[in-house]
Amino acid sequence: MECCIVSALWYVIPFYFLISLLCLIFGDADLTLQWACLTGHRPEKKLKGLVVWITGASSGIGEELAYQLAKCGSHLILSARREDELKRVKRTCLEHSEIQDKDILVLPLDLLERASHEKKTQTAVQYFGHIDILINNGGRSQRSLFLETSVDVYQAIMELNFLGTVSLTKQVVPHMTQRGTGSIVTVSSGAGLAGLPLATGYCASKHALQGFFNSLRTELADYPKILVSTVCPGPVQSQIVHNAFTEEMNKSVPTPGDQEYKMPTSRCVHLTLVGIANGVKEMWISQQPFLLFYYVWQYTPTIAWFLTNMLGRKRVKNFKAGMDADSAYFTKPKTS
Ligand SMILES: NC(=O)c1ccc[n+]([C@@H]2O[C@H](COP(=O)([O-])OP(=O)(O)OC[C@H]3O[C@@H](n4cnc5c(N)ncnc54)[C@H](O)[C@@H]3O)[C@@H](O)[C@H]2O)c1
Repeated sequence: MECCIVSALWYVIPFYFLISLLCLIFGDADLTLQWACLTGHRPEKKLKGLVVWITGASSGIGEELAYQLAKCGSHLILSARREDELKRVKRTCLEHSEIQDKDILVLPLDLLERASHEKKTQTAVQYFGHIDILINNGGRSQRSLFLETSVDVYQAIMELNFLGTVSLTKQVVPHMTQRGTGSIVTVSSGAGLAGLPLATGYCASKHALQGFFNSLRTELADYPKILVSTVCPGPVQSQIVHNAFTEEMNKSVPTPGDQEYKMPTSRCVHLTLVGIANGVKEMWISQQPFLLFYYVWQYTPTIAWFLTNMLGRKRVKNFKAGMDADSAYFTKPKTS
């Protein structure tokens, strides 16, 4: 009997490693998330009827989260600064799903206005009675060299991406601990796992979020039904480059470049919702070679530093030449 088990393991273990390796090389998510996709709960079953608050819901990933969650039958609180854009997103949600007007609350919110977050949270809780999931998605990236970037820009990035997120989370978590259930999901980034030239401040803000939420998760260990999850996407189609900070406040990116080579927003959001539905605590979502790159950063940092220097030099060189830094990583640089 023992002999049979040992010989079976001889076949099972290499098979398991082979499958993992193939998923790792050809997949667009980390192995835990891919496993959840194959065998886990469907978002439309798990998220139906839940109250989900999305920040940064007026464009990109946040807007797509609203559409897919509406199709799942979730009840939504849509927040960003521009009310007209949020109303547009609400209308589209209603046109393409079965939820009703009363199931979506448009709640304009500026992450930088921290003094308003308590009142906004009260409004959301009064409207729906509770909040099941907070998706901290609002944020801005950066395209500028450290040597040319004003410290004001670093302050603004941390105020928005880090402190704005912490401030809203601080208002929402007490409602969840009181009920003993809920999810705090934060859209971090691959830049929260790895270094990224031209984005020193953005990287710092996302690393800060990773550290913050990894620590908060442990502080909330006495609440096993509260999920604290971070989402780390690689490049995804959105307005992120158009809206990025540059070396000076109020100066926009001169050559945002073509976004089409990036992961479709719908795929990133689908994987995120699978992760939420299955309680995945950290999700890596990216096309190759970026996904492999995150594994290298996690497990063999010395090799990662070497690779980052190699690719980063090219990125910085292209940026200095006035070309789009993103699309110039592996392909011929595009200037339009
Ligand atoms: N697109 C990518 O390649 C990518 C990759 C990794 C992580 N992310 C993260 O995804 C999140 C969403 O970005 P996106 O790619 O959809 O970009 P986007 O620019 O299309 O959307 C950003 C959203 O944040 C909102 N926002 C900005 N400043 C705000 C403020 N002061 N108060 C409230 N809302 C504010 C915007 O209005 C918008 O709705 C960000 O946190 C970003 O860092 C994006």
